[in-house]
Amino acid sequence: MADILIKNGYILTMDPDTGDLKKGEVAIENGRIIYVGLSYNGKADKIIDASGSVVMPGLVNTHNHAGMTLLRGYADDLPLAEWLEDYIWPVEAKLGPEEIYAGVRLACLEMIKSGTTTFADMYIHEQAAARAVEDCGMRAALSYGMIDFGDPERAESSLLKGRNFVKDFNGAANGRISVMYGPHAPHTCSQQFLQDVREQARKDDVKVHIHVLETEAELNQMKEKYGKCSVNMLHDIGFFDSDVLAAHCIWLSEGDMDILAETGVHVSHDPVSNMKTAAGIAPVPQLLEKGVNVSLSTDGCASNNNLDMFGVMKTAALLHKVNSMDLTVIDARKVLEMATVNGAKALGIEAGMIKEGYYGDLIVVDMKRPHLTPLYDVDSHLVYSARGSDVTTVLVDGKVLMENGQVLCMDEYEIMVEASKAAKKTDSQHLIDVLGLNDPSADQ
Ligand SMILES: O=c1[nH]cnc2c1ncn2[C@@H]1O[C@H](CO)[C@@H](O)[C@H]1O
Ligand SMILES: [Zn+2]
Repeated sequence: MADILIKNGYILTMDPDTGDLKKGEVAIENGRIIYVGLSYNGKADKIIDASGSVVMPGLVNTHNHAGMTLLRGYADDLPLAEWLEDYIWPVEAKLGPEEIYAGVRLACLEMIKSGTTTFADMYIHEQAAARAVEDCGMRAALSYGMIDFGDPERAESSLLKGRNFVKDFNGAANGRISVMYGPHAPHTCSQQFLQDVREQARKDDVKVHIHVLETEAELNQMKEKYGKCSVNMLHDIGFFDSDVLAAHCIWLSEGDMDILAETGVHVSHDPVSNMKTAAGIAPVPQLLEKGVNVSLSTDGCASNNNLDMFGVMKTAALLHKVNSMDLTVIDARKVLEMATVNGAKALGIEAGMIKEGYYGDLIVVDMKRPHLTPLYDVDSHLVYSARGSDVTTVLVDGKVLMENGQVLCMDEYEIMVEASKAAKKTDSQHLIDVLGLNDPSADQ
C-alpha cells in the first residue's frame, strides 16, 4: 500500500521517457515514487487531490548561503567588494550558531513556501544549518564555507572545520543531508589550500562547491597573481572534475567554457544576484550549447533579496533573451530543466524528475489563479506568470511539509520571531520591529 497518492493533477514529470500527463497520478511509498501514470492500481494511506494544479518535481536551488536571510536588506546598493568586506563579513563575525540556526530555519520556511525542496549551501556555522535542515524535513547539500586568505594557520583550521563537518553530517537526517567541501573562491583561497581541499574531497569522495569568476575584479586579481584566470588556474592544479559545483561563472572566455565542458564541472547560475550586484551576465546559452550542466540558484538572501526560485526562473529567461537580443535563445522548458533536472544532477541526487524510484520530492502549484488564467501552456505559466506563492503543497522524502498552503513542519510565526531576535545580534540601528516583539501590548 502506498503512503500517499496524488490524484487529478497535471503531472509535469520532466522525464523525457514519460512526458507530461494531462491528468495523472503519482504514488509514493517509503519516501520514493513508486508509480507515475494515468491511474494507480492500488490503495494509499493518504490522498492528495491536485485538481486544477500542476504536480512537478520540487525546485532545486544549487547555490545559497541560507543563514544570510538574517542579513536580508541589511546593506544594499553598494559595490560588491565593499558590500562583502565592509558590511557582510564584519557582521557575520557577530553571528553565532544559534543565530545561524534561526536564519536557516527562516530560509527553509521561505524555500518550502515557494516550492524549493533541495538546496545547496555554503556558509559559516554550517552545523547549525544541518540542524535546521534536519528539523524541517528539507533536503540539502551543505558545505562549511572555508577561506584562508593565504594564511597557513587559517588554512589548517578552516580545512579542519570542513573535514569535521563532512565527517559529522555526511548522509545525516536519514540521507536528506549530503555534504560538500566549500572553499570560498579562487581569489580568497590560496592555491595550496585549494589543492589540499581538492585532495581531501577526492579522499572522502565528497563533492566541492566554490564561487568562480563572479566579478571582473576577481579576473583581474587572478591575472595579476597567477598570469591566468581562475578557470585556468583551477584547471592547472587538477581541481576540476565532475564533482565540482561552480557558482556564478560570469567572466568566462571561450576557452574557459571548453574547460568546464571537458571536465564536467556543474555551473550554478544566479541571475537575480548577478543583476543586483552588477556582477555581470554569465554566458549561459553558450555553456548549455557546449553541454555544460547549468542549474539555477538564488545565492544568499543579502544579494537577491529573497529565495523564490520562480523569480529566478523568470529572470534567467528574460536576462538571456535581452542580453542576446534573441528571444529564442532560451525557452521555458529549458529554464524548468535547469531548476529541476540539472540541479539534481549537479548535486547527485535522485530527484528533479517525477520518476519511479526517485525521491518523493515534489510540489503542487495551484493554477486556479487570476494571473494564471487562461492556461494554454503549462511551461510558459510556470516560468513567466507563476510566483512562489502559487505553490500549495510540498513533499520531501515522501513527507508532506506543506499542504494547501499550511506549513506543517514548523510554526511560521515562531520562525519569524526567532529570526527577528537573531537579527538583533547585527547591532544594526536600522532594524524595524515589524512583529512588535519589543512592545508587550502588541497583538500576536
Ligand atoms: O555573492 C557573493 N560572493 C562572494 N561571497 C559571498 C557572496 N555572498 C555571500 N558570500 C560569502 O560567502 C561566504 C560563505 O561562507 C560568507 O562569508 C558569505 O558572506
Ligand atoms: Zn554565493
